[in-house]
Amino acid sequence: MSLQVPPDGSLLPLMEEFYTIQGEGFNTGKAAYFIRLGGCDVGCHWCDVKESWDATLHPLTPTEKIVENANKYPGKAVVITGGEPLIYNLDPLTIALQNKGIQTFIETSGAYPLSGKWDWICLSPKKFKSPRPDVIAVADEIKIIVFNKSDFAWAEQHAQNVGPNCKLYLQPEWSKHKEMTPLIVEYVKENPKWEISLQTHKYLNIP
Ligand SMILES: C[S@@+](CC[C@H](N)C(=O)[O-])C[C@H]1O[C@@H](n2cnc3c(N)ncnc32)[C@H](O)[C@@H]1O
Ligand SMILES: Nc1nc2[nH]cc(C(=O)O)c2c(=O)[nH]1
Ligand code: SF4
Ligand SMILES: [Mg+2]
Repeated sequence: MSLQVPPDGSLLPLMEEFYTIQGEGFNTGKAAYFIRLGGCDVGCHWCDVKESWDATLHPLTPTEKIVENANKYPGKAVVITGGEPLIYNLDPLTIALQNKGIQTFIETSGAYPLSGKWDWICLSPKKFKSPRPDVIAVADEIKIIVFNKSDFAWAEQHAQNVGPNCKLYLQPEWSKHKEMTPLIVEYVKENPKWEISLQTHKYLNIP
């Protein structure tokens, strides 16, 4: 990567930030401020934010400024996503948010080492770049994207490695949701340790 992001986490490549409703997973329905960091090399062919991949397109932004922006809203939770946010040192950002009484949630593929202090870790493992064991061990939820039938068996492999309190979600890949959602519904009925996660913001037409 040619972009020079300082390793101390004082500047981060910010693609966008917006106040909305968490659409997916355990925290679905909660008001949250989204912080989307640019940069990802995992390469999911169905990724719904490919514009995030090239970190050099997104301005290096002072972490203090991001915290100040997040603190303007009544919802006291942030979702840090991307791109792949764990490419960066998220200690300063998350510590400053928590010091302001803001809960910190992350969306990650787990392909990079864990940094940051987290109230909720959503791990969405990918075939294209495996999650690291240190992230799997501390995940509060795993959210498997179901693109085809073979992803159910793949999901079960991941479920064996998570901690005992980790929530298990199956989420249809968006372009295949009409086909995959009925299969997920049947799978969850037969295997109730899993729950279905839908990208509710897409049905609601909100960011
Ligand atoms: C865009 S990713 C960014 C965070 C991180 N790189 C990751 O993959 O977890 C945010 C969430 O959206 C999911 N996602 C991305 N593209 C999707 C799609 N086409 N359909 C359903 N979920 C998708 C990811 O698996 C992840 O849970
Ligand atoms: N509303 C809403 N909820 C989300 N949950 C995870 C998202 C993401 O792109 O990481 C996302 C998103 O982009 N919008
Ligand atoms: S890891 Fe996340 S941001 Fe990266 S390509 Fe996959 S879904 Fe997109
Ligand atoms: Mg999204």
